Amino acid sequence: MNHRLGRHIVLIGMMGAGKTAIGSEIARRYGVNFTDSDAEIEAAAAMSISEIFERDGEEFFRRRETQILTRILAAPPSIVSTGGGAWMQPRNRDLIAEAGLSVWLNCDLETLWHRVRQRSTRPLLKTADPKGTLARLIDERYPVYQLADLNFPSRGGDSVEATATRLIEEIRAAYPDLLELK
Ligand SMILES: Nc1ncnc2c1ncn2[C@@H]1O[C@H](COP(=O)(O)OP(=O)(O)OP(=O)(O)O)[C@@H](O)[C@H]1O
Ligand SMILES: O=C(O)C1=C[C@@H](O)[C@@H](O)[C@H](O)C1
Ligand SMILES: [Mg+2]
Repeated sequence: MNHRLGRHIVLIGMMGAGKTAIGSEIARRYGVNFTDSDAEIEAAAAMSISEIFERDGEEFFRRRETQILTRILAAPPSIVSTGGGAWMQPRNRDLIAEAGLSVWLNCDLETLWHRVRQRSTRPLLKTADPKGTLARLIDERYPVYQLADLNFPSRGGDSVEATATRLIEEIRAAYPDLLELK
C-alpha cells in the first residue's frame, strides 16, 4: 500500500548489516522510493565499487559518496541505504541530520562475517585477514554509529522480512508521523 514519507529514512551500519536488503524490503512493502548510495555511485561511474577503489582509490570514492548523498538527500524523501563508511564522515552526518532520520542497523561480528565472507564485492575486506579487518572496523566505527537517531539491533537468526517488520514498528512507535498512508 502506498505511503508518504515525511523525511528520508537513512540506514547506516557495517557491510552486511542489511542496509540494502532491509531498505529495499521496506520500500517495496510501503510503496516508497528506495535509493542506495553505493548503487548510485556505481551507476554514475559505470564501474563497480571494487573497480573504483582499484582505479581511483578510497579518497576519490569518499568524495563521490558525499556528492551522491547530497543529491539523494535533496530529492523527495526515500528509504536510503548508505555505504558502510558513509556515516564516518562528519559532512555526511550533517547532511543526513538535516534531511532525514538516521537508523543504525547494529549487528554483531559473527553475523556480519557469516553474511560477507562468501562475497568478493567489498574492497575493504580484500585483506589477508578479512574477519580481523571487520573486527577492527567495528571497533573504530561503532562509537560513531552510536550517534545515529535510532540504534536498531539486527539479530542474526531473523529473516529480512521479520527484521523489516520490527524496524518499521520501532520507527512508527518513536516517530508516528514519519510514514503515513497516502
Ligand atoms: N535479518 C537479516 N537482515 C539483513 N540481511 C539479512 C538478514 N538475513 C539475511 N540477510 C542477508 O544478508 C545480506 C546483507 O547484505 P546487504 O548487502 O543488505 O548489506 P549492506 O548493509 O547493504 O552492506 P554494504 O555496506 O556492503 O552495502 C543480504 O544478502 C541479506 O539477504
Ligand atoms: O564499509 C565501507 O567502508 C564500505 C561499504 C560498502 O557499502 C561500500 O560503500 C564500500 O565497499 C565501502
Ligand atoms: Mg548495501
